[in-house]
Amino acid sequence: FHLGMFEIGKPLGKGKFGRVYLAREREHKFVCALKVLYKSELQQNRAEIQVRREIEIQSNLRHPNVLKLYGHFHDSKRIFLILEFAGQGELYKHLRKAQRFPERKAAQYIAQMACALRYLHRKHVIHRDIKPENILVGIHGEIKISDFGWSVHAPGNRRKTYCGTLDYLPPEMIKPGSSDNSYDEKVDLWALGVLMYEFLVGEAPFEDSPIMTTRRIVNRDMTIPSYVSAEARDLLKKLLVVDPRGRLPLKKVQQHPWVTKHCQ
Ligand SMILES: CC(C)CCNC(=O)Cn1cc(-c2ccc3c(-c4nc5ccccc5[nH]4)n[nH]c3c2)cn1
Repeated sequence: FHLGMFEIGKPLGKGKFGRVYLAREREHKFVCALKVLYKSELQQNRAEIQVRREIEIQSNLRHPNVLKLYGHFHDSKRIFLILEFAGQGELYKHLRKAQRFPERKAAQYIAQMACALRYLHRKHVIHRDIKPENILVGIHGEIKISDFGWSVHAPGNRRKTYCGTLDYLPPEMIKPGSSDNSYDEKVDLWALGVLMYEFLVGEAPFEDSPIMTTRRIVNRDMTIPSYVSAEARDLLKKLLVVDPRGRLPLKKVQQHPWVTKHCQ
């Protein structure tokens, strides 16, 4: 590999570290998203290990709803990631533009997320950072989970403090001083519930504040607007359960009436 083999196009956005460009590989005219990470920046943030782990995790994943990492290469200063190009870009931009999604579209997205998460969990990968900002949309409108920056091989334990919005974190990951800081794949079920709420309502159910966080722990009822259908309400209540063991398993999510009614 060397950069010469790629024609670099417009910037596609800024990831956590580095920038992403539309790129086309010269020989086969293969279009991709080329992400450039600076080694110096990774060193400053002590992120090399994490990036190496992300590369390791994402290189072995093959699923239509998971963004592919085709390969990577580096020169003295930079690491280059050859990522799948998602033809319709970032999901959160679609969500902001639409304010909230119709239930049919939300149900199709949740079904695809459940499918992707079942695949990840079978490979003992917990994503841990499911939110609209980490989801892209393919050319046929299908969604693709990207950015495995916080994924771990299950069971994980909370070593580092989490930097980012708390909106999607389940109670077991934020309960202050909880002795066993181990958790498992069920953290992604909570996040799936928060994602579903945000698709239907246009904002997260528990805003990012300590009081709301404690309310989340005691599970004071979040407010679900009246325009949300009874079936959607039912599924939300079965995912946003404080006790991880009480959350609806992904197989049951795919079989839930709200999902089956709108899919296939
Ligand atoms: C360490 C390594 C394994 C991390 C791999 N994961 C990432 O780098 C996460 N990431 C993906 C991207 C990204 C951003 C944008 C796109 C796009 C894309 N398509 C677009 C279409 C229209 C407008 C904007 C678009 N961005 N396709 N693929 C992308 C990939 C940015 N960061």
